[in-house]
Formats: sequence, C-alpha cells, structure tokens
Amino acid sequence: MASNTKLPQDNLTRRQYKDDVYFMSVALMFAKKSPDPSTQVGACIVNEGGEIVGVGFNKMPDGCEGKFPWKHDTEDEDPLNTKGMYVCHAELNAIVNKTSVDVKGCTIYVTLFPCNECAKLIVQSGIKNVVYLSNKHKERNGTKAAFRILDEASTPKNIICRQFESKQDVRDLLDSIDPFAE
Ligand SMILES: Nc1nc(=O)n([C@H]2C[C@H](O)[C@@H](COP(=O)(O)O)O2)cc1CO
Repeated sequence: MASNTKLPQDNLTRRQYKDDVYFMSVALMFAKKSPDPSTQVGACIVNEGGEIVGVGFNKMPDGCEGKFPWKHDTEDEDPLNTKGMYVCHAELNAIVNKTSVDVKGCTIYVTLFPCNECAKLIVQSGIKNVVYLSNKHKERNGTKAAFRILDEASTPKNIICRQFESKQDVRDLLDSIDPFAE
C-alpha cells in the first residue's frame, strides 16, 4: 500500500493498519485448515510486541475428529446430533494453544465475530482488542449476547472491538506471495 493512500479506518495508525492486514491474513490462512464443511473460522492472537502467540481454527476436540457430526442445527432436531454441541471454536483453540504464559493485553484477529462463549473467554483471558472480519451471524442471540459482553467489558477494562475493513488489501497481500521468487 502506497504511503499516501488514505487509510480505510482513519483512527488507525499506518503501522496498525498494516498489522491488521498481515494478522487477518494469518487468521484467514488458518481458517482454511478447518474441517467444518460449512463455516471455516480462523483466529490469530498477537501480543503488544507484535508477535503471534496463538493461532486456531474451528475443529472437533482432540481425539474426537470424525466422531461427531458436522450437521447444522437446522438439519437435525436433536441438538446432540449437531456440531454446535461439540465443536471447539477458533478463538478457544487460539487461546488454549498460546505459546506465551498468558494473553493479557493481546489482540485477537478472528475471521468471524465471536459467539457469547468465546466473548466470555476473551474477556476473562485479558485480551484487550478484538478485530473481526465477518459478522454473518449478527441475528443470532449468541452474537447479540457477545456484543453486550464485549461492550460492557469495554468500560472498566477498555476492550476495543472493531471490524476489519480492508478485504482488498488482504487479497493483494496473498496474491503478491510468490514462494519461488529468488
Ligand atoms: N466466532 C466463531 N468462531 C467459530 O469457530 N465458529 C465455528 C463454530 C462452527 O464450526 C462454525 C459456525 O458454523 P455455522 O453455524 O456458520 O454453520 O464456526 C463460530 C463462530 C461464530 O459463532
């Protein structure tokens, strides 16, 4: 991105904006590892020094791969036959996979807005910034509750939650990668 290009989000510094593009690209790449046939989600946690300290994608619990259904709750009236009961969300996996002692003060980049369970986990783990890409489930109660949790938690603890608005820059970054360049 040229240095005189207007930032899509005016309140971000150029450095923050470039970091957003890089780390959301990492989250998107990890989303590609998800075995969920309908929705692949990726998350990338970055510490205050700009280092990646955790990545994750949505998957069944370790050892349970292939043992639980990927069916959506609209496909079976028994919730025990649907993925929602079993799947570990990308944010949970990124937090439990952390390579640092804790994730206090970190930023989580996630390709889909967190659910209420992950919002609780994010708040309790001390993560300070949430940057999300899609909000395709905004009508769900879990998403609405997550908004409330992150909003209320922002007052005493200063959690900042914002949507990533630079999709074309991610495409440009990924397209520019030539693994065989000399
Ligand atoms: N923030 C999130 N992180 C996630 O990892 N997930 C996972 C749970 C499911 O595997 C999938 C959502 O499936 P669907 O309802 O769009 O078919 O994404 C879902 C959300 C949003 O609730």
